[in-house]
Amino acid sequence: MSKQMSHLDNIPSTPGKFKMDKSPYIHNWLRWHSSLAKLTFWSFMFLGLILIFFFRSPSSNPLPQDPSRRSLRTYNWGGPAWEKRVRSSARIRSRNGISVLVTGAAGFVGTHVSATLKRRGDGVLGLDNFNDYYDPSLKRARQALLERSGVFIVEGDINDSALLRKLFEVVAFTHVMHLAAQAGVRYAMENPGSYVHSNIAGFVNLLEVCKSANPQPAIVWASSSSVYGLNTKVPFSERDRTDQPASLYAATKKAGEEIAHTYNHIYGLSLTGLRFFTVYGPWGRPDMAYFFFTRDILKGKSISIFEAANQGTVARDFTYIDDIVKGCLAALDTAEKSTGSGGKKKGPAQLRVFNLGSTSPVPVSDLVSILERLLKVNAKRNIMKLPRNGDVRFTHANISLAQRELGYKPSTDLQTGLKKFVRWYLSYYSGGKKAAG
Ligand SMILES: O=C(O)[C@H]1O[C@H](OP(=O)(O)OP(=O)(O)OC[C@H]2O[C@@H](n3ccc(=O)[nH]c3=O)[C@H](O)[C@@H]2O)[C@H](O)[C@@H](O)[C@H]1O
Repeated sequence: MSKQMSHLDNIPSTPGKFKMDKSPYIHNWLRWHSSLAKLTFWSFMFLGLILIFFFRSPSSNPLPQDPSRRSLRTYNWGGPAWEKRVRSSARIRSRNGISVLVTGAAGFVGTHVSATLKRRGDGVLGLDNFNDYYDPSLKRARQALLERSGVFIVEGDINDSALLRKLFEVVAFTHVMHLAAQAGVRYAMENPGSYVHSNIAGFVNLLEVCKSANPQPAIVWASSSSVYGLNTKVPFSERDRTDQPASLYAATKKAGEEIAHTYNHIYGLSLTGLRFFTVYGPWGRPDMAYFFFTRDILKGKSISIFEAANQGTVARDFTYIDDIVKGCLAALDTAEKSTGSGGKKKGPAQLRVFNLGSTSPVPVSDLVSILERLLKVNAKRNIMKLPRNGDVRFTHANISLAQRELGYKPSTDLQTGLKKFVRWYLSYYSGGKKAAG
């Protein structure tokens, strides 16, 4: 052991009791040691400040806590490899095929529509912001499913004009299937801003890019049965009034219909709005009643079943996903071309709205009874008065217009559709995945 080492051994561990050594060697060492300590200290302080700044910046935080800011994430896109994937995904592989940009492709309806289009040889490119309104791992699982069938989902937001313009630069889409939206009726009371951001600002942004694209695509997009609001005339027909929305969600969808009219009128965009009636099925949305009722019944948790005044039933025209997909494809296939070019209208263009429902409303309590039979578990029912939360008492679609113009003919009843949903649910969540809320 060297002399130098023995000096070090003599340094007491308690700083207050430290006695200066007269040795010049140890003196120099101590000076060096204290500057090193200072340098380390300030480096850590500096690093700490950078980290604080980094994590407070909304654009760099992958999952911001404030839900209204979810889509302020930054996404990576661009580059030759990325463009190659975009092109390959959107390539048409059948005669008379179409190339479709599907927004909200990792969503429930978006996944089913994308997969079906791809299967029949159309070019499909997905776009999704993968927000955390509900369990994003379900969206990732849907993405994996689509990837296996050759559909690439670009990660990005419909509010990102530069990204949308880039997509139209790389691919001359013939159609846009616009399904990206902030869904859910009741959540609008919690986070109204997200509805304005996606359903209004995002939609306008998409239409702006579409109107300037050459060629302009034809657009089919998701409106909602909720636009009928407090309408009491049944079944709901497209000619009925839609000026009494009961929720902000409904109001933003209704606004979308008016905005569609404007872009059709000024720029010659071909626009078809589809009023979906409570869509359910495998790979569905965990925020919807049939989905979380299933989860809670299996967990033995009680479920709230809403009832109207005087024990009146609350009912929905539940529509199975495969029927909705058929309606979406028929709308795409019958959409006429947009008429504008260079951002200017050249002639009148198609403007349509269709109900896509099943035409057989079922009381929510009956939905629960079907689930009980399929799950072989009795639900703990908590019957409560319909809260003032944006929900309407009933929905019932008149589908004669869609029947005539689209050949739309729903064929799955609630019992059959829920059976398929339950089978999927049990197999999906038995694979170690937890049923997230
Ligand atoms: O057609 C649409 O355009 C909309 O359909 C869907 O909305 P809704 O028809 O309201 O479906 P959903 O929430 O499943 O409630 C179903 C029933 O359960 C009742 N309900 C609900 C919750 C509860 O705790 N108890 C209860 O009884 C409730 O009162 C209701 O009667 C989509 O979510 C929406 O995004 C939009 O697409």
